[in-house]
Amino acid sequence: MASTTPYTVRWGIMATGWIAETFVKDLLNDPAARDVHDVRHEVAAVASSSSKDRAATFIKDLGVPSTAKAYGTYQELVDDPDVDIVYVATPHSHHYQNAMLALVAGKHVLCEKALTVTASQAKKLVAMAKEKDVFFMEAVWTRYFPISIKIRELIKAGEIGTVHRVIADLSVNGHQEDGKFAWADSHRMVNPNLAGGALLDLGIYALTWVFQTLYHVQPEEEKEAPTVVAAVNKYHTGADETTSIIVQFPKHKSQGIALTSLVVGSDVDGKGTGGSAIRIQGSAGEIQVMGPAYKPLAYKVIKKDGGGQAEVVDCPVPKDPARNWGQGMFWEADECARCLRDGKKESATMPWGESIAIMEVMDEALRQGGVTYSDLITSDIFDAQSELNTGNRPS
Ligand SMILES: NC(=O)C1=CN([C@@H]2O[C@H](COP(=O)(O)OP(=O)(O)OC[C@H]3O[C@@H](n4cnc5c(N)ncnc54)[C@H](OP(=O)(O)O)[C@@H]3O)[C@@H](O)[C@H]2O)C=CC1
Ligand SMILES: O=C1OC[C@@H](O)[C@H](O)[C@H]1O
Repeated sequence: MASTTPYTVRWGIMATGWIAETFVKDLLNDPAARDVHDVRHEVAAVASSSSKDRAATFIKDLGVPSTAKAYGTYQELVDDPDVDIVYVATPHSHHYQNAMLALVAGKHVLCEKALTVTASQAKKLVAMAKEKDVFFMEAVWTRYFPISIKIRELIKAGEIGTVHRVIADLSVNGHQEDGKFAWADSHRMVNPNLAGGALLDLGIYALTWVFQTLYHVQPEEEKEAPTVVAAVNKYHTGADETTSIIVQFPKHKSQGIALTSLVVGSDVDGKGTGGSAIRIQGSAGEIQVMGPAYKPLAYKVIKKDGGGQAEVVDCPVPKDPARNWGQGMFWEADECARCLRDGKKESATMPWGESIAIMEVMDEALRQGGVTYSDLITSDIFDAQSELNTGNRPS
């Protein structure tokens, strides 16, 4: 008889910024509120490279049970035997060194997107996960939304025929009413020292839609590496401001158009008036996805012979009523828990090879656009004592 006791995974949280906070709030939700009963989550420890006090404040402010340990270094977190899996929530500039720190210590790792700054770094992380025989996954939460699963199923079932073209945009207009730009030059969104720029932060979601609808759904033996043509406008910091990529899969006669920008928005007025930013176009119809590319909330299937009818299917993210909270990051956390429970090292929904393939597209697009980052953050030589691991802040 199957066990009725949920499998518990003990998380170690690396960094205390915005996404660490959002993710932990999702971990604290009751899984039953999203009808999940086979896994559950505990926060075992939180580490801040700023100070132990910062980690302790994070634990207290978020209402994490006080049994969670607070650390003032990332090294202490990865050395903690009570931590099963480390969630890397630092800027992308730091992901390679931070994720490697955890993998080398033998920890399972969930690492925020973009996985790394370069494809070469991503390959080295995968190699280390294999060597240490641990679980490793890029935290592309969108892929685990039930709506993403449903859309992949619709495509595989041939609901819109053969998919030939996907247009996906995730752009955020940084111009504010007060005339200031949303991000100071030191902010990770535009600061090259923190691997800033539209592509690695936002464009990766446009590419996620291109890949999960044109590449992921293909049988393994039919998957092909795409060709890439990109145009990049740079921000004055040197980071990419607007990047447009055509990803072509020649054998499949399909193309993905991935768009991203920091100066115009995909959702012009924030109310969806501009229509869908994701269009999956097939020989027999089209699927349009509504909501931001990272958090899809509704879709509609428009059939070529549908007579002008297309029902919008809403897919809201369930909240835990006791906490009035639910962002949707819990679904990727549940996937990690199930993989650990089942002894899997890789998630079938975000496979290592696909993370690397996407990093290769981004490498190539940035190369074509002439965007470069420093040796410190592009190096694929691991250094436990790198300032990226110890917390000294590059300006
Ligand atoms: N999945 C999603 O929806 C989202 C994912 N992200 C991803 O999460 C990552 C972090 O983004 P976000 O939380 O917004 O970033 P924040 O700037 O809010 O937080 C980053 C944290 O990383 C740590 N850190 C270590 N070194 C530095 C440094 N030199 N400069 C700044 N922070 C440093 C800090 O924590 P400490 O001092 O405690 O060590 C800091 O709080 C990015 O890779 C981003 O792409 C971001 C937003 C949404
Ligand atoms: O991953 C993300 O999704 C939401 C965006 O606002 C954020 O900049 C990005 O990092």
